[in-house]
Amino acid sequence: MTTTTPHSLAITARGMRKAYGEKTVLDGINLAVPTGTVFALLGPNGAGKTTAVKILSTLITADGGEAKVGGHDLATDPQAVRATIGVTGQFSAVDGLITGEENMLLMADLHHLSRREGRRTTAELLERFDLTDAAKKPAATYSGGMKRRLDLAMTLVGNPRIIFLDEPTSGLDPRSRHNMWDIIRDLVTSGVTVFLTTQYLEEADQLADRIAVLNDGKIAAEGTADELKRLIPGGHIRLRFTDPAAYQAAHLALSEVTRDDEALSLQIPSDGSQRELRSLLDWLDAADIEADELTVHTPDLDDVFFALTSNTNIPTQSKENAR
Ligand SMILES: Nc1ncnc2c1ncn2[C@@H]1O[C@H](COP(=O)(O)OP(=O)(O)OP(=O)(O)O)[C@@H](O)[C@H]1O
Repeated sequence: MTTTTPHSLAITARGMRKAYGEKTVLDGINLAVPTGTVFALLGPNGAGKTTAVKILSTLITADGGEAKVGGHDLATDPQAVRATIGVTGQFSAVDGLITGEENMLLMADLHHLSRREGRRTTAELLERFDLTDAAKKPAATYSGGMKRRLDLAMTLVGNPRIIFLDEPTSGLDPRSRHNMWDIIRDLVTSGVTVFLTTQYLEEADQLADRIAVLNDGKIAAEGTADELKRLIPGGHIRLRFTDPAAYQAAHLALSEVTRDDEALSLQIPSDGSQRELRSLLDWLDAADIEADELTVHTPDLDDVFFALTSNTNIPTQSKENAR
């Protein structure tokens, strides 16, 4: 990597490698995360997501490659990296034996905040994360969602500009998950960069500006959710009829359709673009065929994830697109 990494990138990695014994977990991955955005690293169990987070947050060292976090080189200036980042996730810092407030004050001490400043920050963050009422209760009595919120609140005591969230909502119910998503969105609005790992595709779809899919030690694809969805086939237009005669007529006239005789519906492969939709509608008009329902289906991230991580022959992203 050159020394002229643009300041607009919060995290960069080139050729990041890590093996445990014979097992290569990360096989030379490249990352580029713009400042103030959410980047999601997706991958099946054991793909190496946590390993990547641990390397980027200086908890372990890579075997090879170069990376910068907040403009600081991981290998030569890990202290500066640590001063810039916050990490929460599977290795939670919450101590269950003491109260939420005590956990926060402990964190404030670790960050050398004055007593007064520590109390002020603690009260502010507990309020922001809806934990004021539970502040004096032992953290062990908190629900999963409350523990996650406390963990994140503790991370924010140090006012990090880059936050690593390792599976921030695993095990949370839908309401707590949405709550956490709102918190993450607020953080990003305030200029923080978020690097998150998740197994929930919807989470990546909802939150991430860019998504990378990790598989077999490599980034199988990287892009916005929409870019990834376009990578795989599966989009179609569905026409549903109530009149069997219209259904038959449409079927006879359209090539390359999948038919469902029971539902009287036809599936026509399509990228869902306005152009394709218009030409189908024009054709239906010209043939004087009226469908009772027309729906456009684009592949969702689940389709992308399964396609990219199933190790079958799926078109992987071209080198120009993949970073
Ligand atoms: N300290 C270690 N020693 C040996 N192998 C390890 C170690 N840490 C991780 N691994 C292995 O490296 C691989 C990647 O693990 P990692 O925890 O990074 O995956 P992950 O993508 O975060 O998975 P999950 O979604 O299940 O958390 C796994 O096969 C794991 O068993």
